[in-house]
Amino acid sequence: MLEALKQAVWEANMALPRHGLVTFTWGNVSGIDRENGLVVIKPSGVPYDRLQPEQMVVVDLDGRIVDGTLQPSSDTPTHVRLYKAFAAIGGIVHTHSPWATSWAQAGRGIPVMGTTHADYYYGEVPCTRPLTAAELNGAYELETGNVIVETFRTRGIDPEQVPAVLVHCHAPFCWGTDPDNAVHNAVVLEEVAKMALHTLVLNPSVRSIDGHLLDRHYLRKHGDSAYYGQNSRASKGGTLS
Ligand SMILES: O=C(CO)[C@@H](O)[C@H](O)COP(=O)(O)O
Repeated sequence: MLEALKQAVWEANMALPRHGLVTFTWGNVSGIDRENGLVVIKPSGVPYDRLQPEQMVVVDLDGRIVDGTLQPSSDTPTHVRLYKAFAAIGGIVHTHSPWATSWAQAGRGIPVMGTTHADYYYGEVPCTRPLTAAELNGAYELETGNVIVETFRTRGIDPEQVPAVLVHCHAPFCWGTDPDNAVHNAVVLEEVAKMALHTLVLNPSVRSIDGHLLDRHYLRKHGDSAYYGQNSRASKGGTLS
């Protein structure tokens, strides 16, 4: 069942080591079939160099296995929680990519320090609060999902405009319209995390870019574009204002 989604999720998982975002069995990617309320996710603990499309596990939105002989990722409750809370996302990536994980371990969100960040994330990539002892000793992965949702809801952040979060003392979760787009956002996050850290070394006084520059860059790629790509108004005989 869901063979096409299993293939897409497998390909997205295989892109993680290719982009240097994971080591050994760290991380995982999932995708959702919203019509049937089913999630396809990487099996737990399987090294990427041995991973096969048919090993992808299908779970329902309660995390119960619907198809598959292997156990699903240990992070499945986090993925399912995010799919339930963020209705527009179609794929989720969890990695331990070193630069973004460094910001998560420092308990700091990544400010918008440049236009590369602004092209993809419409503001700071937030870091969650620490989980409480009760949360850590309880359903840890579900509570990880809960604290991510809490972070976005209490701060009024649109998860479609900022498709990533840093889980305090853990690592990043990213998402997108599908598994491939989620991996794209995870690659960008790691680059942005590295640039931001180097920026602070070069100039510790840097904070965030001007709001107008943020708007110009983010909305150029995600709004009613007139200045970017081949589908912009400019390429259809429009005029660049
Ligand atoms: O965050 C963690 C461990 O800290 C997990 O993401 C592992 O890195 C991968 O777990 P599985 O998906 O193999 O269960």
